[in-house]
Amino acid sequence: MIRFENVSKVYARGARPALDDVSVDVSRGEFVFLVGASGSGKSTFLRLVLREERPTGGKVYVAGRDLSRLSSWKVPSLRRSIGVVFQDFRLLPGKTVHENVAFALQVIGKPRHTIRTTVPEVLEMVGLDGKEKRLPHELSGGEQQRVAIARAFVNRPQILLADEPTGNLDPTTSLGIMRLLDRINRTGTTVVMATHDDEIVNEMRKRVVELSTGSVVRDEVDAVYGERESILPQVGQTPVLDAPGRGARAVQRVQVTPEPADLEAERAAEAAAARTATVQEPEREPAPETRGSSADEVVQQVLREHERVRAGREA
Ligand SMILES: Nc1ncnc2c1ncn2[C@@H]1O[C@H](COP(=O)(O)OP(=O)(O)OP(=O)(O)O)[C@@H](O)[C@H]1O
Repeated sequence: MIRFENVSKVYARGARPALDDVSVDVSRGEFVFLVGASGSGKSTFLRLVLREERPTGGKVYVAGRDLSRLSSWKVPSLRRSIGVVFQDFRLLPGKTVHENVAFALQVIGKPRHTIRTTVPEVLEMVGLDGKEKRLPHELSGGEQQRVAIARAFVNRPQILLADEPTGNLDPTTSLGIMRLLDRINRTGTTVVMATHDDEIVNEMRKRVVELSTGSVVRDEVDAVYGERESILPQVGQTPVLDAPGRGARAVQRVQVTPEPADLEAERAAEAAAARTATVQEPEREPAPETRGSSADEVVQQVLREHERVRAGREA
């Protein structure tokens, strides 16, 4: 589903590569944690998948498409097949929960009746039924992240990329978010999550790809956060699942299902940890020419426009 073949990325001439000869193969339906110290190249990896950046060497394939050969006009379609979730949620603060999620379908031109049926389904799935009319600032941090996940997932993307999705959340709330991502993964969506959160990685026991100064130093299934014994599978090979002698442990998938007591604790923690990591409401609806772009692109455009207007006012 995602294949990096000897990918390098150098941002500026003479700078150290952000990615250096990286080869990774993520199969359809896999869940992969991308770990590594700050600056090791995790976000660069995700940006290359979205073709927000282009490699300086090597090839990136997404869903069978060679991104170096993808025409610019096909990039929105690529991005529509990829949901993205960020640490800072990026919700539109003047829109309700329902409207934030519906927005993702509106911008890709889905008919109103589809939106009317799909949005409540996905809000129920993420555990937000009953909160459709709330504004983001009336939600806890965990709930805001659920809205962001619902928005990323409502179009049923083949791939979900998550960049530090638990970075602003306490451990209990984070676990709830991970359960949700695990559930989404079990619907067949490939999930790649960049994280520093060792507790989460240790709890979930998924495949871990570790980057260090732009190189893959570990690629291991059923793994914990900080081990370095490794096998590095070649491109085209999936990691060996059950060859302890080669460094990979047998796969023992932890089924992360919500326990009622956990859910209660999670809700209490979420309520206590209400955060407002949102930006101000954009003043205008997205321009018609943005139709056809992915929801994430349009959200970014709208938020950037707002920032521009606000900066202008403050100047
Ligand atoms: N747009 C850019 N221009 C120049 N250098 C960049 C750019 N983006 C990232 N880099 C550099 O590339 C390297 C990898 O950065 P990247 O953001 O991919 O790391 P990361 O692992 O995601 O870090 P963090 O965990 O702090 O988000 C760093 O040295 C960073 O300074």
